[in-house]
Amino acid sequence: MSETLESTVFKPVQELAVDCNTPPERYIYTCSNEAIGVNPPVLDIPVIDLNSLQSSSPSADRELEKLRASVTSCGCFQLIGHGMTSSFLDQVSSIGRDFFALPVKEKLKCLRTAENTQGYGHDTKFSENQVLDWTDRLYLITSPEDQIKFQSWPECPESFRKLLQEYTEKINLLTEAVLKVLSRSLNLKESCFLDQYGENAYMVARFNYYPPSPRPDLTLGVKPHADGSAMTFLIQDKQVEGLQVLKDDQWFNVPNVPDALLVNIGDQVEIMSNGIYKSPVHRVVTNSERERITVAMFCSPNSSRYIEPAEELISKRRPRLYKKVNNYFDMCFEGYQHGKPAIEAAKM
Ligand SMILES: O=C(O)CCC(=O)C(=O)O
Ligand SMILES: [Fe+2]
Repeated sequence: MSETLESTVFKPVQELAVDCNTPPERYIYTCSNEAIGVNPPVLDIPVIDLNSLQSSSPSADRELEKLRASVTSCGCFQLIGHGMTSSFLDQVSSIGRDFFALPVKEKLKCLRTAENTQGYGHDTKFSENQVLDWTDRLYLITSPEDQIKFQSWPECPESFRKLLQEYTEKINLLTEAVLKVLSRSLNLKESCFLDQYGENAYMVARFNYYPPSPRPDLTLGVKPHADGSAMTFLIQDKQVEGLQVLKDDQWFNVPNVPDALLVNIGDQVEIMSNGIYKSPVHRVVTNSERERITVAMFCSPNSSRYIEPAEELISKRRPRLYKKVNNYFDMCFEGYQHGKPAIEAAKM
């Protein structure tokens, strides 16, 4: 599709949501037998303190055990002690909030196209019968440097570029720290996962805007999926919840924990851990009252790097479950739109 055609047909969900009583058919989620929108139980996700994990006190071992239990049971955890102040995280959320509050004409300057998938828009359309998410996004590669396309980055708010680059650096360091503790939590050498992850990480920031939906029982902010990253760091909306995680075939609400970053294990850590840690299936539900804005940072190894299950985690009792893969994050996209788990393709 040409750039001009894409921009003439693009209608932000933010605009659709105004004065709309019934969502257009393409946004109606029909792939599930269970009702959306009923109030599910709250998931008890442990809060993990990175400072404590990195200390040499006896509490570090307890924290490590808590991390292992948390990732094993739900594939995610709430991270505190990550070194970022709450005011800094608020500023990162705010640049997203300020962007989505701009007039449409201004946002369209960052519109993604068929040739450049970075920027403002919604689901890439692969087929006519694909159900669309009730959300608009701003999707930007922030690392490695040679893949950044600043022409897709908003000029407004003015602080956007500096803040997102600062956040990228901090999250990059945090990813390294978390990969080390994840390795330790499986009794591996601290550098085990990090050596595979390598340098020049592939990092993607996704600012998600979920407008109120006229029919939260029929629409989803994000369809069920597992993240294709190694790890995803999510700054939740402080006021409005909506994220749900599937555990034991049941959906659970993910609560907001002040100042915590929600860390989701992605498929690539699942692969490196030979399936001991699993990337959780999650989705986002909508509500009819309030908009919701979140910031997801997807962290993956550079696309040229191959990853595979750590040797130490393969045994007669636990055979190797996944192939050696590279460029996994990009591979996942089409599968997601059709509800096909990408991890299946990586299995032996
Ligand atoms: O907005 C959220 O709460 C989660 C978004 C998400 O799962 C994603 O962007 O992959
Ligand atoms: Fe996700």
